[in-house]
Amino acid sequence: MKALIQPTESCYDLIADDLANNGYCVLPQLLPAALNLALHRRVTHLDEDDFQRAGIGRELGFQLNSTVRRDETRWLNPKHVTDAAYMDAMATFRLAINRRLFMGLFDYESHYAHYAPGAFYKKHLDAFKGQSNRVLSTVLYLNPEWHVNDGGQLLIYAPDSNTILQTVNPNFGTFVIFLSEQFPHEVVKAQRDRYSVTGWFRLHDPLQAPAI
Ligand SMILES: O=C(O)CCC(=O)C(=O)O
Ligand SMILES: [Fe+2]
Repeated sequence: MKALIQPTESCYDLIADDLANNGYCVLPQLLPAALNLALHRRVTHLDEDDFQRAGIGRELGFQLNSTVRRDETRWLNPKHVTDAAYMDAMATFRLAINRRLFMGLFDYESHYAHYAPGAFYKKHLDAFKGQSNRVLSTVLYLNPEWHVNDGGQLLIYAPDSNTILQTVNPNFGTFVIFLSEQFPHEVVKAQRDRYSVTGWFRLHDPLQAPAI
């Protein structure tokens, strides 16, 4: 499917301003409703077997640690029409931000996430300086009719502190963007199934084989 209405240039201007001034940005809506609906349909119809218990670290450092996080994830599949439409929208986003902020964002990786009731993700950073090429994190929430007492809020902390800058309810269509190395964040325990797409824009890693 092709996304019906892409975000406007002035919408990207606002996002770029927010990122330049604050390092993060919370949008109640970014992508076309039809794309959000298709993603919601897809994530809620994925089989339990399609999901993997999420771990911490990548490759050799990968470990399961259920005291830190209890969500399940599944990488998007570029061959699936809905996943491809989302990746397309993120490619447009990447170019729009590069044009405005010269961040040199090179590519994007993303997965669906499911937090079953009781699942959480303790305070963490998505990237450590010099150890990762992830620079900008994104989260798209896919939960119709989320209520405050359903829990599952994303807490965004000020860099190097315990001050909460923003509490985000994982409402359907809400899109969050933040600098991966700067903002510690956590997911409060969810009281019902919570669905999202999480992704990371990355810098080019010369040690990694070129994408084919
Ligand atoms: O789902 C969220 O609100 C954040 C998820 C997250 O922090 C992560 O997957 O690294
Ligand atoms: Fe995170």
